[in-house]
Amino acid sequence: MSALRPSASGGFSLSRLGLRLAGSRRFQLIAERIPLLRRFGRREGDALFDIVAGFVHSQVLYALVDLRVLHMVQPGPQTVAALAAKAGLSPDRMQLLLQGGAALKLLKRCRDGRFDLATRGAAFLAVPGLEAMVGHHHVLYRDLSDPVAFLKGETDPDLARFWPYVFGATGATDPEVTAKYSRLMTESQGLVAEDTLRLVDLMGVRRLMDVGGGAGAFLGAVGRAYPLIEVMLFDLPVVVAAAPARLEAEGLGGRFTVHGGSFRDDPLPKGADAISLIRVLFDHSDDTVKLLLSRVYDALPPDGRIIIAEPMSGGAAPHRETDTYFAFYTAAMRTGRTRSAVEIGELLAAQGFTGIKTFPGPRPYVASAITALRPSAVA
Ligand SMILES: CC(C)=CCC/C(C)=C/CC/C(C)=C/C=C/C(C)=C/C=C/C=C(C)/C=C/C=C(C)/C=C/C=C(C)/C=C/CC(C)(C)O
Ligand SMILES: C[S@@+](CC[C@H](N)C(=O)[O-])C[C@H]1O[C@@H](n2cnc3c(N)ncnc32)[C@H](O)[C@@H]1O
Repeated sequence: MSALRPSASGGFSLSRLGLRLAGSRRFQLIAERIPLLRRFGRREGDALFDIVAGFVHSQVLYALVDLRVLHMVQPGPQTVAALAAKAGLSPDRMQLLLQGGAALKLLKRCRDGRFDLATRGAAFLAVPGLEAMVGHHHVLYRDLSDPVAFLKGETDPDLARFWPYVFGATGATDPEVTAKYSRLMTESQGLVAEDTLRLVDLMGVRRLMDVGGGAGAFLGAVGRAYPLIEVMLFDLPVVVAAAPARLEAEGLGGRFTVHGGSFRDDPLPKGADAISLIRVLFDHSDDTVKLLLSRVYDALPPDGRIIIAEPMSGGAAPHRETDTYFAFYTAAMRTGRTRSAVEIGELLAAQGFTGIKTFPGPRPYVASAITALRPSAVA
């Protein structure tokens, strides 16, 4: 056993010694007096405090978004009084919010006491879909307000109702809910397509079918990157209704077909030599994912390729963003699960896929990718 790992018996190992020292208040006090250890201790303290305070940071961001404060300072620095009047807060409370926003470097406090947009705030506003994502976080926040009850399965998470489409075609009949959902997904698709197409080379693919492809935003990006590729879009009928106009506008005229259906109830159309599932698996239970993967397998020709991209758990090396935010988010949707690349690979292998390759994403909270092949026909 490695000296850097806890020994199963709890006996001596370097890491156990480290735990004992870090967990001793006496050692913490001694460390304060030794420069190198003090730096290490302070860093751990800061990191701990960040975890302790994370939910307040998120609420500061939420209030800035909800009150549109970042937009208000976009044209230039504003006084606290002016911002308070615009947002309907007392000057004291606006000062509290602005000071918090500046501490998180979303805003900048000017020497004269006014507040301006900071680089991070400007970047936040420019990330497609991020503002809208944060705008619905009150639902997740409510669901996690008693995390122990949530983990015990004693709560009735609202997020599950927020995205009713996930529970199948029957849930997706309200066009207003569908439109809102599709808009959010379409907006946030920009970064996902960017990273997926950086990770996975589609050279040689003749026709790509995007299953659960929403209004066609990913296929739009594919069409721009690969001007000769033909595309097929498959999603619930109510979701794909708006897709033809979008795909035409994306310059895919004459190169696309759109198919409404449910992968729970219907086989997938054939004709594509590659099938993508972008941010689809993590919405669903293992049973639904197995059914979906088997349908993808059946729809692909021999040597056909499956491409999966979504935020993935770090698995054996738990990942800060995906094993907290996405894991809890998808759990609050009840049917969802943020799986690791290894878990997804096992599900693929169980369906008969081979040549499984994983591509860790540069921004794991945007997407990592996995590809695999339906094996060649046996001669
Ligand atoms: C010269 C001077 C003075 C300054 C230079 C400054 C400079 C160059 C700064 C750099 C600025 C820069 C380029 C910043 C770029 C920042 C970027 C690109 C940031 C991107 C951040 C993206 C984030 C935080 C993405 C978050 C995504 C989220 C939260 C997605 C959530 C998705 C969900 C919940 C999906 C749910 C689907 C469901 C419902 C489960 O099915
Ligand atoms: C999280 S969204 C991802 C959309 C898009 N791929 C993206 O990354 O922006 C999941 C998509 O799966 C679709 N979906 C859910 N259940 C489905 C089903 N049973 N059959 C077909 N599509 C389904 C939803 O309508 C939605 O468009």
